[in-house]
Amino acid sequence: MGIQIAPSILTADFAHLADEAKAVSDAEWLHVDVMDNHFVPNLTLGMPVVEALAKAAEQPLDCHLMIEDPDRWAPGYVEAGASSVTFHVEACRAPIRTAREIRAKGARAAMALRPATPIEPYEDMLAELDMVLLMTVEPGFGGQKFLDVVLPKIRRTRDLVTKHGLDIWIEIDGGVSAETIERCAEAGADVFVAGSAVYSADNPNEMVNHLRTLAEAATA
Ligand SMILES: O=C(CO)[C@@H](O)[C@H](O)COP(=O)(O)O
Ligand SMILES: [Fe+2]
Repeated sequence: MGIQIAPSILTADFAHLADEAKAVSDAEWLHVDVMDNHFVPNLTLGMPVVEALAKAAEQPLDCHLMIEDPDRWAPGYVEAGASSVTFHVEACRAPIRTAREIRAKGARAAMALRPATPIEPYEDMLAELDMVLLMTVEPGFGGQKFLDVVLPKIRRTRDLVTKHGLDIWIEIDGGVSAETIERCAEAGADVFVAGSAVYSADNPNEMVNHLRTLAEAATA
């Protein structure tokens, strides 16, 4: 398991998603933010767009569901072509069942936590997951300021993963940039979502590689 960069297409040009995926061809994943205007106060895209993007993009899709009732919808995103499906634990009624359904359909199952949601109540759930996503902004919008108050939770999550001898990713999402990525990597994160930092760069692919180099150096 090495450092992985997942550019978020939330800040890309939605009229040219296939081209925007190509613009970050060096990235390991493509992060797709699904928002329903209920779990978060924003509306983005859903299954038909994920299906189209899965065909058009070379990178595997990392779908971050910011929706109510993920228990009902998450397995459908695997069928739509997502390689990784993340549900918010705050919205999920049966996280173990949902994680098992995602995995049974062949995708990576991940659980997301808002900045103020603690990891400790979910310690026993970690073995059911391939990844934990820790939000470092309140979910809903790209371009927000990184919340460094989450850094101790990244460390505690890494400690729990180590304690249980698990082989799971810790993904950080929100405000990740060249200024903040090293602190997250030092704290134990290994998958980094970056939206505005990548898509506002003159050369998005160069920024992807720069971010990976910074994270690798911070953990060397
Ligand atoms: O899930 C979300 C926002 O809710 C993210 O994936 C953002 O899209 C990341 O954007 P930046 O904070 O990197 O601009
Ligand atoms: Fe996201």
